[in-house]
Amino acid sequence: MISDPCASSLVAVDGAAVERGGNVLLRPCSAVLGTGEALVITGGNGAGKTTLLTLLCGLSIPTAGTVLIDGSAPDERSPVFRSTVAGMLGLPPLARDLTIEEQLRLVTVSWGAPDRGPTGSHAIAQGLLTRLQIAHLADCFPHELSSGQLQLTGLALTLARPSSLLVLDEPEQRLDAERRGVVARLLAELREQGRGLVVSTHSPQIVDALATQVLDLDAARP
Ligand SMILES: Nc1ncnc2c1ncn2[C@@H]1O[C@H](COP(=O)(O)OP(=O)(O)OP(=O)(O)O)[C@@H](O)[C@H]1O
Repeated sequence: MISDPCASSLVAVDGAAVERGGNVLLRPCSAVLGTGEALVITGGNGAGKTTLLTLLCGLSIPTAGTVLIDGSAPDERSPVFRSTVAGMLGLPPLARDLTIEEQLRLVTVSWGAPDRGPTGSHAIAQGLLTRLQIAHLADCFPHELSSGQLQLTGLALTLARPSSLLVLDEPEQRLDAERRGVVARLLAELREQGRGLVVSTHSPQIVDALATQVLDLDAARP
């Protein structure tokens, strides 16, 4: 018997498309991704990048074709799906009265990390803040941060929880060239450690640092 490679893939997108009210949001596209690989999605404004990522996160369903994560259709209510996929599509909501470190620790503890120790919430939070070069902001409230610092905080919150697949919509948003490099290097390191990544971007820096495959949605436009 010949096994279907898509069924055992971390991500399998087969002719997925989205239409709404007669408008095309996403033209049919296909991709297969394994662990330790990074699919980078490119295309101009309105090409359908965010729409494709919403399918992968289980936030909407394709009107044609299929999307499978670890062999199953995305289901945002499924505990297995939720522990597989960590997505950042826009800034995550932040509590006004918690510091940046407290928000990170809340996420890590919710996902089962102990409070202390080398794998504890304090160590995870400090490690991410240091890697993203915002450790000096640990005791700040969200309203005390710049938009780029908020973007880095959102990325830290997304990376703070366990996942096999990271889905990130334009992680370079609001970041200067130096911080784009910091983020690109961290994401490449996570890929090398075996994480799967699907990342949309307008940044050649992120494409070059990260991509094992590129899906150009402009190529599907007429
Ligand atoms: N809720 C919606 N209802 C109808 N059309 C929508 C909706 N959301 C997005 N669209 C349309 O779908 C198309 C794809 O949008 P999408 O946000 O996926 O593009 P994108 O590639 O992420 O663009 P950008 O680079 O500007 O972020 C656009 O033409 C947009 O106008």
